[in-house]
Amino acid sequence: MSIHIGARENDIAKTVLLPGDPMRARYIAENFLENAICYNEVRGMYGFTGIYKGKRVSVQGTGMGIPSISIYVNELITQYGVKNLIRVGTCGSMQEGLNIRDIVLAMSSSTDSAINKLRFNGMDYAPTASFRLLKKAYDIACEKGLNVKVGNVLSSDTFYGDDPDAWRLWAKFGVLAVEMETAGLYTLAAKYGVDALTILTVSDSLVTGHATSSEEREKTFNDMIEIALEVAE
Ligand SMILES: O=P(O)(O)O[C@H]1O[C@H](CO)[C@@H](O)[C@H]1O
Ligand SMILES: O=c1cc[nH]c(=O)[nH]1
Repeated sequence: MSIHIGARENDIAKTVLLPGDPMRARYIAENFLENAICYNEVRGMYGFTGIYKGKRVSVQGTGMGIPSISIYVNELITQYGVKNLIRVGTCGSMQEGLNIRDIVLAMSSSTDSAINKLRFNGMDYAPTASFRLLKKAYDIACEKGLNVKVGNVLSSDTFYGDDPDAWRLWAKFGVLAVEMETAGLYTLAAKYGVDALTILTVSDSLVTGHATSSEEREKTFNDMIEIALEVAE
């Protein structure tokens, strides 16, 4: 058992899907995994392990933001030996033509968080996806005929920022979408020499103002989940 995950040593698979929402973790376990066992209920942050097409896979809620996902990722890697971490999250589109339900593969992550400024003594670090997982996910998405975009995302510390137009600067420099965890995930994966990838579904658009409901965010992003499960090793 670790401080935030109430699992025994071998309860968690080598590949873990990481939704921010613990209810999305339960949805994935109930609808995609065979023989799923719930290994964690600490803080209501559900974690499950089950079988997908013969592969043992886990899914662990992470909560929202870099501090929260960092706790789970640290414990999954250092205390449970997890090797592949695949975030399955939602994001807000910053680009015209990137629409609700489109899929984004985060090749890299910019951030307004100070976490890496502190870690690297004021210098900049470029959090980057595992090329192996990224290529595999891209190939699978193309085979499925899905509308997938690959590029830079913004991992923001704020969902409700003070300046409603702050996203426009990032958009001007080609950032595809905003979410809240990937910079932390990729940095920790690099630190520990494991593989990480973020797959996102557009839940709302900062460009058009279109948005999905919280129930849709929990339950209807199946294409992203299937890509992540196909990528799992
Ligand atoms: O849907 P999840 O995975 O939680 O991801 C996005 O949604 C949350 C904000 O609503 C943040 O965690 C953001 O990154
Ligand atoms: O706009 C959005 C949508 C999802 N997640 C975010 O962090 N921001």
